[in-house]
Amino acid sequence: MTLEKLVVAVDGPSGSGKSSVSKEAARRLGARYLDTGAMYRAVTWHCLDAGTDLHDAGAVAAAVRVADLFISTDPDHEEVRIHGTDVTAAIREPFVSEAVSAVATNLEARAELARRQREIIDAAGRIVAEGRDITTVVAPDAHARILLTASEEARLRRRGLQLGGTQSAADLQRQVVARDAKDATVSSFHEASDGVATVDSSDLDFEQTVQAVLAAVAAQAVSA
Ligand SMILES: Nc1ncnc2c1ncn2[C@@H]1O[C@H](COP(=O)(O)OP(=O)(O)O)[C@@H](O)[C@H]1O
Ligand SMILES: Nc1ccn([C@H]2C[C@H](O)[C@@H](COP(=O)(O)OP(=O)(O)O)O2)c(=O)n1
Repeated sequence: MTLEKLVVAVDGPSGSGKSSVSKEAARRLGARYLDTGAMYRAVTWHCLDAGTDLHDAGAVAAAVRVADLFISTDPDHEEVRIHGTDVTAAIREPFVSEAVSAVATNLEARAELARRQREIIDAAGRIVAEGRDITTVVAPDAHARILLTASEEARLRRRGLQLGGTQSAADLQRQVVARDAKDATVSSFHEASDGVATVDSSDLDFEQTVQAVLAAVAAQAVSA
């Protein structure tokens, strides 16, 4: 059964649990895992490192086109490299979270990253891919499509805990709510499109959320 092809697409706002829940769902489904947000983050890290002007849309698009980007799809091994530099940890830093919308709102950059994401998904066989436009643009024909949501309060609380209480309320607001508002100008991830199942994790703990996602996969994908 685990040999059958299975593509699961998960979208949702920042802090809804997309990455952690999708990764665990992938393990239990015997599937690969693709964190598309990490690709946007890696390109952003590189632009900052190389001194590329993030306000210059042409320069950002060019940087994405030539980006030598590697992302692991092993749910048990997180690794992201750009132009040979391991940025696995660096891309999670708040300075990247605060700058990443410049890449995410660049339509040429999006088209190029979506193209690469489709290649990775096609090559994987079984995969859970998560981001903001996976259910709608990157893999609208996925076997299962899920919008993972949570209240703003839950998302801010989770991100604060995840970052070890190092961020002020204003910092978190910028990194979660203000960023989502910018990202929502180019992707639709606050409401489920037709055929996409919604899982609201506001009142669910992590394990309950994983179970709800797996139930949604089983309901949509007969081959799961
Ligand atoms: N249902 C849940 N209940 C409580 N905490 C959760 C839940 N889902 C995820 N988390 C935690 O919230 C934090 C943010 O989750 P993450 O997967 O990084 O979200 P996203 O990828 O959507 O930004 C992580 O520390 C994660 O362990
Ligand atoms: N498919 C995707 C994935 C991420 N993005 C954007 C949205 C976010 O601002 C950044 C980083 O995404 P990421 O999923 O790592 O962000 P969070 O962990 O949810 O805060 O990239 C996107 O526009 N499309």
